[in-house]
Amino acid sequence: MNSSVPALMIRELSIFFEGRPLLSDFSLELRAGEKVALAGRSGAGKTTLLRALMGFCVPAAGSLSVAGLAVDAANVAAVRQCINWLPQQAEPGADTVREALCLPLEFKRNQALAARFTDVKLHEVLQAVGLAALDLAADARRLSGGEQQRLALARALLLDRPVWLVDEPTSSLDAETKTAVMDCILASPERTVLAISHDAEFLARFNRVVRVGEDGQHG
Ligand SMILES: Nc1ncnc2c1ncn2[C@@H]1O[C@H](COP(=O)(O)OP(=O)(O)OP(=O)(O)O)[C@@H](O)[C@H]1O
Repeated sequence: MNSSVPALMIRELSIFFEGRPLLSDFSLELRAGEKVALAGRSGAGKTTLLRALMGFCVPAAGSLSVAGLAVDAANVAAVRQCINWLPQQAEPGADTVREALCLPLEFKRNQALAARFTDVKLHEVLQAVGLAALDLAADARRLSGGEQQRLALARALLLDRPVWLVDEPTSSLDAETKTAVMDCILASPERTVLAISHDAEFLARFNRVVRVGEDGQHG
């Protein structure tokens, strides 16, 4: 990614749901490699902000860009190719752990990455997220919520896209696993991370914490 182009740009964004304003005139810019956390009360619109960056909700006003690409109908596929999205409730989307990890290869545009998805690599990313004991043939849908979230994190490590949008990745984890997950997300200096969290220990590791839904909400 060209480091002179902001990795993420949100400019004077307003979003309404059912006639009610949720976000109003919100602006935020992240340089490539920057790690920024979104905090603020429940229902303030943090998840909606991440969804807007992926083109899942259309703003009433303002503009968004990812890696220099405007988030609009023409660019939305290219925008999503730049992003690793880690939702709060991550569905495996497949029956086995191996299939869940290899799911991106079902999309034609990811097939050039097939060489990354060797068994050795799959074990390596599972180990990185604290799931070393997991069998690749195990039933992915039987994993706990926290394990499914870490499986999604392992898949993100394989894809290794430049921008990560992460929604509460540490909420259901024990202390040791939490450290492993935080390290995985924040390890790469090149990676741009915008993460939602209420966890003080996690927030302390970001370059900036931006509060959403309060006065002075501009990044
Ligand atoms: N598609 C939608 N239609 C109508 N309302 C919506 C829609 N998506 C989100 N909302 C509402 O917008 C508000 C903000 O939701 P959002 O999930 O962005 O909040 P949040 O700040 O991430 O909250 P939390 O910290 O609890 O996850 C909520 O009241 C939610 O019900």
